[in-house]
Amino acid sequence: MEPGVAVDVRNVEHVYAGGVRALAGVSLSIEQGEFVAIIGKNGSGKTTLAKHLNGLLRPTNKDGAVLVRESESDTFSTRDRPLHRIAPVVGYVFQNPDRQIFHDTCREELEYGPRNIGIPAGLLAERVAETLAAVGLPGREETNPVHMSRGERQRLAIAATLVMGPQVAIVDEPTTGQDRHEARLILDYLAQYHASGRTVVAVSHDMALVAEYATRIVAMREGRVLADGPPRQVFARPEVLESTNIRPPQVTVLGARLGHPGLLTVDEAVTALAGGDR
Ligand SMILES: Nc1ncnc2c1ncn2[C@@H]1O[C@H](COP(=O)(O)OP(=O)(O)OP(=O)(O)O)[C@@H](O)[C@H]1O
Repeated sequence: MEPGVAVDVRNVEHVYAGGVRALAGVSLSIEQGEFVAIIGKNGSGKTTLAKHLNGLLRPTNKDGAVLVRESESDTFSTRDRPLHRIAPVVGYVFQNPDRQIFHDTCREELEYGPRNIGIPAGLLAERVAETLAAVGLPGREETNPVHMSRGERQRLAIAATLVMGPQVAIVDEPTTGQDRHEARLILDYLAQYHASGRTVVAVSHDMALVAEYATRIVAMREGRVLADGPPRQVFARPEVLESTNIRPPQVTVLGARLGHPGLLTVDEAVTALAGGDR
């Protein structure tokens, strides 16, 4: 694996029981410190690819492999590691926060992962308090997640994964179903995590995430990578716009955010698009 690569996906195929071929040979290298957005139509294989990055799924072809960097000198294949030993290196946040929230208080939810990887009990309270504050839930240690809004639970789920400090954070549709204010809080937290030197990979249709935060876009179609590169370059390709869920007003927003000349300003575009960011 080349130095600086965080996750290396090599010719990965995935055929689900039942025969759906969700990935048809995907290869890509994710560099340390990138903020990657995976985009594409429903069913194009985004979530399946994301789940391969931390071993939730494993390649169904013999020569497919996903290699992960653990330290400067050590790498491992997701085939050779149990999930609980991959999670502290590559964290995964499910699209639906309720799939991963199990405890009766935010404190227990956030303590669970760090405790499992041996973070000393004496450091837990401080780490939990800091993480809750970072996601905009300060002082909510004893709140039961069932009494929180969907947006708050989404932030809690993200926090419960990132509190372990994984080098790579995978987030599946982090802002789906959130209002603009909630979405912005989530994006700001991911941006802050990214700014601390970590790698973030998000499956997303959210234009703010895709155009403002991502440093790289991977566009999927029918289980393959259709385009891969900096946002400006990827969105200059008409086939990417045609084969993703991006609609014409969003193209305007993208153009403005990416600084294409002769288009609306960001504010004009956002106003024109109000409520239609998906
Ligand atoms: N557990 C499963 N069992 C069988 N088929 C599955 C399973 N999960 C996904 N698929 C199929 O695999 C293909 C790719 O699905 P995937 O969820 O990876 O796509 P996606 O691009 O993330 O879609 P979406 O945007 O709807 O989440 C689809 O045809 C889907 O129906």
